[in-house]
Amino acid sequence: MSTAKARTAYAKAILGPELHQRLAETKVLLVGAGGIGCELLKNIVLTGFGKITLLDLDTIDLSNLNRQFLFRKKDVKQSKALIAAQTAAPFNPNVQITPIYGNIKEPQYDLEWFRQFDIVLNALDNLDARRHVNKMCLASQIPLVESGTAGYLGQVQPIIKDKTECFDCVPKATPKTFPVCTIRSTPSQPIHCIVWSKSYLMGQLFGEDEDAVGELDEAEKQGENAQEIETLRREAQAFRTVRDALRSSTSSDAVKLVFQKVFNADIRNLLIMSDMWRARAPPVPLDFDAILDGSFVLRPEEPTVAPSNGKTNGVSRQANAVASGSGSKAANGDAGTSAPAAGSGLKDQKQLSLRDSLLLFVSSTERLAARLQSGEQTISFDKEDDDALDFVTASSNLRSAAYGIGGKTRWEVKEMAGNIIPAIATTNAIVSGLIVLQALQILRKSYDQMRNVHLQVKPAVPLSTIKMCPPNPACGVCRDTYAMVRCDPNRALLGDIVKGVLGDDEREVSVYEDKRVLSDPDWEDNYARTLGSLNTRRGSGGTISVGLGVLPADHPVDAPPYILPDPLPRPPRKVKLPPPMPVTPVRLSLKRGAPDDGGDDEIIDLEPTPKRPRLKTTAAADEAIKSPSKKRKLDEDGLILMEGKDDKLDDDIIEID
Ligand SMILES: Nc1ncnc2c1ncn2[C@@H]1O[C@H](COP(=O)(O)OP(=O)(O)OP(=O)(O)O)[C@@H](O)[C@H]1O
Ligand SMILES: [Zn+2]
Repeated sequence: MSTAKARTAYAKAILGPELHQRLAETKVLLVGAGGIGCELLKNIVLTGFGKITLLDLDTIDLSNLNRQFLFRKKDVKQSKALIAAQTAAPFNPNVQITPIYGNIKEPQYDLEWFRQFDIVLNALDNLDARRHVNKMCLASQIPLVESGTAGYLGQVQPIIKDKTECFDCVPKATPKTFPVCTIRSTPSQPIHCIVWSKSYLMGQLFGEDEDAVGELDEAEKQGENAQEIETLRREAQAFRTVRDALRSSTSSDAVKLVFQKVFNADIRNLLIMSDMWRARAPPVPLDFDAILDGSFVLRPEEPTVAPSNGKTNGVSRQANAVASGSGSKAANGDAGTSAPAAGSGLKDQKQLSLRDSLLLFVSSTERLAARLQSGEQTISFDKEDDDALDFVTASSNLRSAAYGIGGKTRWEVKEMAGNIIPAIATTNAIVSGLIVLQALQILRKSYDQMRNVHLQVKPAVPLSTIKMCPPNPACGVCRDTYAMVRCDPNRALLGDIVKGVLGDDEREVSVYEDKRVLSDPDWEDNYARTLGSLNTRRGSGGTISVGLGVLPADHPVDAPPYILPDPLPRPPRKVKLPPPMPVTPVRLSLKRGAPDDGGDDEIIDLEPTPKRPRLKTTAAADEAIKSPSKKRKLDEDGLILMEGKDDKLDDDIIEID
């Protein structure tokens, strides 16, 4: 028996002939052909899924090859979807893989397109795309298995409209942010200097010219504090001067100008504000020539210790200022030597002395300036751009030194600036296996067997499973009603669609496309306009989300230029929200070897986390509650949609997306 045949025989024996046969006909959409996607494609091909559409927007990068094993060096720069499909197809002679090199958010991948699939599997790496697929699957009523990994952690979540929580039912942690003044004036950790360098300094020097001077002139006319404006104007003008210098031909002088402004003049200006430095150590202005010739003394009175881990208090904070690790000489600027500092070896992992940082600053600024001079309009931080990474490494280390903060190697800066959590192939492999198991439960319709599965760093219990939670009644995504209207946008009028969808419901509504307001009860001017002239897009669409699709080819020309959903959608029922409960820490009450998992020792089965009490809908609740969509809109936009005696607008938003 050929290997492929043997595999098929095994898969059939495990799945049973009926499910095995069904898999061959199951149409699956796999979104993402990266770390999880490659593993998952291999798994579903080998399990016997017969009709696979694989979509990814990216091309293969050299750095993908260590874990995205369907790709080889020769494939670099080619479409991930295409190459993954080519490599995996021979694993099963009966599989048909349709690769698509595209972004899942493009309008042609609309509700109708999603509806061709029986199941969707997400192997994505960003919240935006994951949220989009979540919404499209809810709107098209297609089951989704959502997944993600971060280092050794992983998660798999089956999502079925009205049966389970959706991806957005539980709010996601937002990325860490820092107060502006910490970044601009009072950094105390390496990350503050890295963020300053990549998000502020790079933008000021190499980003768009924001005409700050013009804005300040305007602000002065409006009567803003003249002294403050004068300070800001001087700062903006100084940046303008160095920006211009970097774009002229004498870039080595320009680099010194930049250094002088950023690491000397700006710090001197800050020191004038003595109040700021009562409770914290003041920064030290750096001296370009003295660092180069070895005469620069950063903090003469301080003892010297080994490079830090970035801790910022007490003596160690001060002494770590230079981050060079080469003794007292280094502590005073690594005087006069260009030899690699301690910890040398791989360039990326070398601890940089103050002088190393200065030399790197000079060379990287020169390289970036040369790019501007040869026509690049703007350059922003990209962890894969060596010039930009060198610049951020050098300038953040110089700033850290000035503020008495431990330095970081180029490698560490890349991780921190790129928000990189190392991708672990094994985690991707485990999660991909779990995705298939959950997909099989969905296809078997064994809904009570579905689980949210977490991969965790607990050697004794690497996997935990959580029983499915019902949807969060306050979720602004899955509690919406979704409908699809097929139409000819060049003939269909907004008003006809809105009135058509509402049917004999006379309520007043607001209409949005994403965040764009198309109409509200006091402003219906657009009702007489065609959707085409309003530039509405195909796709999914608050309360009633209307997805626009294309008319069928055989739609009679004399019929209305749209087909309304049948039955017409009804706005979701309102629920009374309980007062917010403290969020229960995840998995406090572990219960070993749950019976329905066959007592598997390694797997813990948990009751759904009691994040909030569930409520029955009551008539009285109608009064009190804002619709989830409306709440979300208000949260997002800070907009009040309508206020009146009766606040009739509860639930009355139509969103066209
Ligand atoms: N909107 C989108 N449409 C289609 N594919 C997407 C979209 N957003 C992300 N992807 C794809 O999802 C995949 C996620 O895979 P993964 O997390 O391994 O990322 P990667 O870019 O390959 O690796 P890394 O980020 O670690 O360098 C990527 O191949 C990426 O191109
Ligand atoms: Zn939800």
